[in-house]
Amino acid sequence: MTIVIDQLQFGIEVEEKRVLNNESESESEFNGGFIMPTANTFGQNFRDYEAESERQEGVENFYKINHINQTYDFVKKMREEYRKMDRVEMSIWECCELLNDVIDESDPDLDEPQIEHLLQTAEAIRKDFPNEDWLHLTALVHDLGKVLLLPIFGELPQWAVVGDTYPVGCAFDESIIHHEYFKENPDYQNPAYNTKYGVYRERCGLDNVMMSWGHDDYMYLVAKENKSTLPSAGLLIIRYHSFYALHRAGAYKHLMNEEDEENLKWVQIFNKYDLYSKSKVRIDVEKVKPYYLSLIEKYFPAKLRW
Ligand SMILES: O[C@H]1[C@H](O)[C@@H](O)[C@H](O)[C@@H](O)[C@H]1O
Ligand SMILES: [Fe+2]
Ligand SMILES: [Fe+2]
Repeated sequence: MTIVIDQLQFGIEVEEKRVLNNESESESEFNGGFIMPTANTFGQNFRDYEAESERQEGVENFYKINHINQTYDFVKKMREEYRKMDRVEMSIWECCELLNDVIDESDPDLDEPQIEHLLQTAEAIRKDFPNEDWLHLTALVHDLGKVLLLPIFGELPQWAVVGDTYPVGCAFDESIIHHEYFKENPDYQNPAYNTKYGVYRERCGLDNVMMSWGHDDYMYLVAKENKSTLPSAGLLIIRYHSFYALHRAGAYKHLMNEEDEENLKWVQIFNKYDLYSKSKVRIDVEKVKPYYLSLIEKYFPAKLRW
């Protein structure tokens, strides 16, 4: 199936080349040669949060703590604190290298250092969308915010950095993984925050919605504050790529405006590569590095404030 996505904003048309008609994890093929694997590294379906596996218990525990602690007040505080960008000065590539030391405890499909995941995603999407260089770079940087786990970035706990994201300040949707643990979140009982709209208005635009705090929103702020010239679809991929309740389950659409609706298509395209490229197949970093350095130079300043 070929879908034409018109992105008026950039005046380009993109053909979505993946096979869309099968949302199950069966073997489907991307035209560019990217095969959607049938199972993850641990022999399970992708994103199966109930399957018994060596990672299941840790992942569930992660979501429990995440759901209890991500409150509206917490997110507000973190956004204010981290948008100062007064911690470190470094380039995008230097940041990629820092991810050598980062493992994500929320992820049932991957236990490799995060730098592998960045390159696997970027190379997979590059194959199928060779002319969209901004998309390759977006893939490379989308998870860089996970450096928040490291001491120089405040060494935040995993629950405040990784995992799926969701709006705070309004009711938690039932499609969110391990929704049951929200019962212990103080906002769950707070009438200001536990209705369909909560503190928001209909179609207010996702940019006005506070998302649970983590690597997505942080990296989005870094890109914005450092005046990246990535197109808005790239920035939105960075901010919403973990927002599965929206891009997979279709929840919270009542908060989207027209621009969000346009960009959501890109977030959905990106998601397939983010998810299904996770594997043990290593990318030769030195081989692809010059290409990515040239993109970084095009869309980011040489040094960024973090
Ligand atoms: O566990 C993963 C991981 O933390 C990803 O980086 C994030 O984007 C996903 O949404 C999440 O499910
Ligand atoms: Fe992510
Ligand atoms: Fe990712």
